[in-house]
Amino acid sequence: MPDTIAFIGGGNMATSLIGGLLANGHPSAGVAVIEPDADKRAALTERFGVRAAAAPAELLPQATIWVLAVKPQIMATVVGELASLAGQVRPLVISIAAGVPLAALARWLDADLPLVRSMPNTPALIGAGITALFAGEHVSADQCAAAETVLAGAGETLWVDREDDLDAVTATSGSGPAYFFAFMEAMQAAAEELGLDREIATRLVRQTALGAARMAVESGDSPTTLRTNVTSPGGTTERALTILDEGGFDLLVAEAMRAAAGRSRELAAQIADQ
Ligand SMILES: NC(=O)C1=CN([C@@H]2O[C@H](COP(=O)(O)OP(=O)(O)OC[C@H]3O[C@@H](n4cnc5c(N)ncnc54)[C@H](O)[C@@H]3O)[C@@H](O)[C@H]2O)C=CC1
Ligand SMILES: O=C(O)[C@@H]1CCC=N1
Repeated sequence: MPDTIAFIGGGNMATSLIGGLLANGHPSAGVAVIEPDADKRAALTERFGVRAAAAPAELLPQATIWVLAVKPQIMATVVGELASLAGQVRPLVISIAAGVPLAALARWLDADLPLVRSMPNTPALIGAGITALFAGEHVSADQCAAAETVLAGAGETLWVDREDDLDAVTATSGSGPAYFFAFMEAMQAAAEELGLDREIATRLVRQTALGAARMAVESGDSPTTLRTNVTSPGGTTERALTILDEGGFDLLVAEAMRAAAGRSRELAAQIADQ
C-alpha cells in the first residue's frame, strides 16, 4: 500500500511534483492537496484526479507524508495551524520552501516529527528537475527513501550533509532555471535586433539552448572543453566571448548567485524571528 501524500499548497511547484509522482506510477487516490483557491483545487482534481480540499482536517489525517508547498512568508501561520493535527498523525514532513530552516518548522510544529528540507526546481514539471534534500535528526533510512520517492518523479535527487548548503543549492538549481531563461530572452532580443524574425530568433535560441544543455549532459566533456570547441581562434565566438569577459560576465553571475544565496539566508533570519 503506497503512502498517501498530502500537499499543503497546490501551486506551481506542487502541481509539478504531483505530475511527476503520478507519472512514476503513484496512484492518484494516494495524493491529496490542501489549497484555499477553489479554481486551483478544481484544476488539480480535473488534471490529475487527486483529492483536494480547503480544510486540512478533511484530508491530512489519512496522509503519512505531508509536503509543505506554500510560500516561505506564510509558512509559520500555515504550519502553526497544522501543529496539533501533525502531533496526532505524526507524518513525515517534507518542506520545499526556500529559506525555511528545519529548526523553525520543528518549533512551529511543536513536536519531534521527522522533517526533511528540500529544494526542487521548476523543470520538475517535465521530470527534468533536480532536488537537493537534507534530513533532520528524527528521519529514518526508510523515511529518507520515502522522501526521495516523492521527489524522484520530478527528476534527479541528491542529499546534502549540511542544511546550510541549501542556500547555495537554492542559488544554483532552485533559481537557476530563471538565469538560463533570462539568457535566452536576451539572446532572442539581440537576434531580432540583428534583423531576424521573432519566430526564427525564438526557434534558433530554443534549439541552441537544448542542444548545448544536451551536449553538456551527454558528451562527457566539461563546459570549458565544449566552449573551446565552438571557439575558433580569431573567429566570431571569440569576439562575442571577449565582450562578455570585458563586461564582467563571470563576476556578474557570481554576484547574482551570492545575492540569491544571501536572500535565502535573509528569509531564514526573518523566519527565525517569527
Ligand atoms: N517556484 C520555484 O521555482 C520554486 C519554489 N520553491 C518553493 O516552493 C514553494 C511554493 O512555491 P510556488 O509553488 O512557486 O508558489 P505558488 O504561489 O504557486 O503556490 C503556493 C500555493 O499555496 C497556496 N496557499 C496559500 N495559503 C495556503 C494555506 N493556508 N494552505 C494551503 N495552501 C495555501 C496558494 O493559494 C498557492 O496556490 C515556496 O515555498 C517556494 O520557496 C522551491 C523550489 C523552486
Ligand atoms: O524565487 C524563489 O524564491 C523560489 C525559490 C527557488 C526558486 N524560486
